[in-house]
Amino acid sequence: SILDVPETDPFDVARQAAEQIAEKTGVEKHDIALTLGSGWGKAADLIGETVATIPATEVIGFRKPALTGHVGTLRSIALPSGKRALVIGARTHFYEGHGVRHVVHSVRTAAAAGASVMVLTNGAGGIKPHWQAGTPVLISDHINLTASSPLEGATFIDLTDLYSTRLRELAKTVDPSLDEGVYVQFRGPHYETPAEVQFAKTIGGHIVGMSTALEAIAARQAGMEVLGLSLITNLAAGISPTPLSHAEVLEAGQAAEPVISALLAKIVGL
Ligand SMILES: Nc1nc2[nH]c(I)nc2c(=O)[nH]1
Repeated sequence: SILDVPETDPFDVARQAAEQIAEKTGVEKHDIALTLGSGWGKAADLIGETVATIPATEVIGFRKPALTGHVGTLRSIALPSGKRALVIGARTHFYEGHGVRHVVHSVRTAAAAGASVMVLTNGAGGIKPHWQAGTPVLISDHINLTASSPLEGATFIDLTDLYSTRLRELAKTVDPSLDEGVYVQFRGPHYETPAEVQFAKTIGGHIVGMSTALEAIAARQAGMEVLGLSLITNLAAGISPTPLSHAEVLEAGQAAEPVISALLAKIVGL
């Protein structure tokens, strides 16, 4: 795709994508953008009224996920506050091997569409043993083990308070019981070995996943405020003596969906 051409400026492609979104949705500016990872999909229906839904493949720079084949969508939602939300249902994972520009294109597009807040959600493995499957956790910081960056050239940007303290405090006014954790992004697509989970724990990680960190860096580069939330769908490898069955993981995730989607809707509505 056009993003694979080295001379292409990814920010130009993001601007073109934002123009196409404005044209196709009829919404000139979006104030907040959300990427809904596994378990968070229902939030889109709860945060407000969907004004338009467009197939992501109709917008420049978005890819059709080869393996799953399902075309992701981009949804424009009118929030009760009058603000506009752009829900990105077309996340590209780093492990798909299309390069980091594709991983962060949706974030850059959201910024070009006007969004000043980027909500990044995901399904992940938990290292804290008391986190049951189905627990939502605020991301307080990340450790990027992908050995990659979305930044190109001498773009030295500061990442302190990357996961906005203000937005985390706001989230806690909705649910004071929300815990926090440091998210570790592995390349994947394999899950971690028990030894790798212990390594992640030793270096200060609490959550293991395969997304989010690269997207958050790009969001900061675009000047957006970031809120990150993980749904702990399973205890990371080796943490639980009796590993959850896949069925239990799916069940826990499905049971949590309405709860965490309502939580996210309340936070977005603030
Ligand atoms: N890396 C990693 N990603 C995940 N995504 C989900 I859902 N569970 C996991 C996990 O245990 N490890």
